[in-house]
Amino acid sequence: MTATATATAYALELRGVRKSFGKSEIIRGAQLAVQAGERVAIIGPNGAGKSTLFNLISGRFAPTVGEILLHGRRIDGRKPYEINRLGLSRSFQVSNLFTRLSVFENIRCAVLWSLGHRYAFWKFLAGLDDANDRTEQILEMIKLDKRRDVLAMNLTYAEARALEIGITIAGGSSVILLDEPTAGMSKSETQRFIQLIRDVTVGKTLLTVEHDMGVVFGLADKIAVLVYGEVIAFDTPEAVRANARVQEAYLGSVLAETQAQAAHA
Ligand SMILES: Nc1ncnc2c1ncn2[C@@H]1O[C@H](COP(=O)(O)OP(=O)(O)OP(=O)(O)O)[C@@H](O)[C@H]1O
Repeated sequence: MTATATATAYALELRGVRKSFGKSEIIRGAQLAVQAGERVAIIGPNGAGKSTLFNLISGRFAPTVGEILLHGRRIDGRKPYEINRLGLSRSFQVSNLFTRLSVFENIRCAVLWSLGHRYAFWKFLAGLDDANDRTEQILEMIKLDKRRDVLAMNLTYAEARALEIGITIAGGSSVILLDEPTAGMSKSETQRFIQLIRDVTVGKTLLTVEHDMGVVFGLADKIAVLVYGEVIAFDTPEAVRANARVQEAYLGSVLAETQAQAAHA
């Protein structure tokens, strides 16, 4: 593994990535090259390997075969915190909040972590202006500045998800991974949340795993379609929608379902 970055680097690149669990190969030669600043939605049927792909990129699992590069630097096999330090941050489907801390404290924890400090030095660091300023900025970005003193456990569902996004972006990572950020939200909450995600990821590279086609088409510059552990298409939303192989493998049935639901509504 080399630590040096190559000159013409993508923000994130997967080269022939494979991952097996026991005898089952779940990711089967996945290729992806994401430009800096692109917003990419990863879609695909249940069990296609989307979460596994996120786990590989963020370091929870090491690939069985293949390379993953962040800004041209190999990250496959590195630990999640190392990858985070190199500029990649992910959120989780399952809540990752400190429920007994306030909104402000949750964000400040993440900011302090990104500054390289240990939580044990908290009180000592409480007066640090830079951490507090950064925390304030993030609270405004995620529109929770008026809820700063509320304990995380007392937030509404949508607010808790906004706080998770705030924690994810707190360290200033340039590549952000969001796992189903709008799952469980109402239609109107989802619409607001798409805008919030757009706002907080300006200038960043975003990868999101998403089932909701409204979110996919509202958010993504490009869509990666994962089927049986392979990226079968990676293109603009319009091109992916028109792609016959995607229609056949996945999108045809999903769009038909969405239209049927709309007709019944
Ligand atoms: N740690 C693991 N050990 C064994 N098998 C696993 C592990 N993690 C995932 N799998 C298997 O890998 C396959 C892909 O799972 P994964 O969660 O990545 O799919 P997904 O596309 O995210 O699905 P969904 O859309 O339902 O969330 C599944 O068959 C799952 O059981």
